[in-house]
Amino acid sequence: MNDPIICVQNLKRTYRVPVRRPGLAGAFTDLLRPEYRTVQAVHDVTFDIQRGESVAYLGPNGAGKSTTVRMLAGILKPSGGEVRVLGFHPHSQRQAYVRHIGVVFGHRTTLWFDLAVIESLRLLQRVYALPEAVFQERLALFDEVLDLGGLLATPARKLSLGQRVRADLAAALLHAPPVVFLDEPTIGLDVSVKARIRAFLRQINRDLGTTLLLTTHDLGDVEAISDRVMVIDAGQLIFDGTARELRGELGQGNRVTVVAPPGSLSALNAATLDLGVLWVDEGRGRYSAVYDGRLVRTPELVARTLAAVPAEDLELREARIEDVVRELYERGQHD
Ligand SMILES: Nc1ncnc2c1ncn2[C@@H]1O[C@H](COP(=O)(O)OP(=O)(O)OP(=O)(O)O)[C@@H](O)[C@H]1O
Repeated sequence: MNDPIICVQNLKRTYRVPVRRPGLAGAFTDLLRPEYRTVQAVHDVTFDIQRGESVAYLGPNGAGKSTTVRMLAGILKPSGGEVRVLGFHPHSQRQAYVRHIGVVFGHRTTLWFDLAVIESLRLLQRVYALPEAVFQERLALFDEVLDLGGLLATPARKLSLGQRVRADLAAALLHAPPVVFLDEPTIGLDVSVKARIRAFLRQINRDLGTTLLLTTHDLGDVEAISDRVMVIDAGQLIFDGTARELRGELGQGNRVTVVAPPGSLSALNAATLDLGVLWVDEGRGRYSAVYDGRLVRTPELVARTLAAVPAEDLELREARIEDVVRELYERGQHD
């Protein structure tokens, strides 16, 4: 698999924002002599995405995720660097380009507000010149996976958030685009709608080979939908790898717990001391140790533990992805 469908090279985007001066006098001065400062939203970002990948784009608030997605979707013009998607320059070739992509914003709808959902879909059918049989087939798929049937006659403005996002997904995917960008598609949704949307996105990625790039704050989305994770902070990419590698990136927080006879603490500590692993007696025959997965090989730790005590049970817990991402952000702030 070496067929980059999305190529981003040294991408930059700045915004010019007016400086607000305090007080009434300040407001007048702002009107007469406006001053601006430059916000560097995306600093210098480079990545490739292969056809068929499903990539989560994470970062704290204000990191530059939406700005990147809007440049990829052709809505915003880069201030520097280059973006190519399916061979298009998204912004300068926007008219031809948008027929080949799908875009979903969790925050706002792309449906016509006053039209019933089915009428919006019919309009899009005409825009994309979809034959009736293909249209009906896709509608049936959306109904099956997104439970869209009951919503079709309702105007977009009357839909709940969860219903609206499901209808938006259908609209974005009606023409079966090979690439779909999603900006916080599960924001504010309840658990069952989230699960449905995650399953749907995973299905189109696996079955149709649709390339996905999604921004999210919900790490459940990452585990359910994406194979690869990119983390951006302060406009720069600080991590690019698999979710598994992300967990291993910091390694801290891996935990081993063992159930063994009372008084096993010293035997456990003696067995793993030279690995730098110290055990804690949690009571009722449970002993646990937290270790750094980069420094200590889990199989060796397990072998030594089992050789040291007659264990009844042994449990391993990898570092939680939430903790790793938080640590990455915190590390970014101190660098
Ligand atoms: N239209 C705009 N005008 C001025 N500044 C903007 C504009 N849009 C974004 N910014 C600024 O650019 C930076 C990056 O914003 P962006 O929305 O891309 O971040 P984000 O990672 O998507 O954040 P969030 O998770 O909060 O949605 C922030 O400092 C933000 O204030």
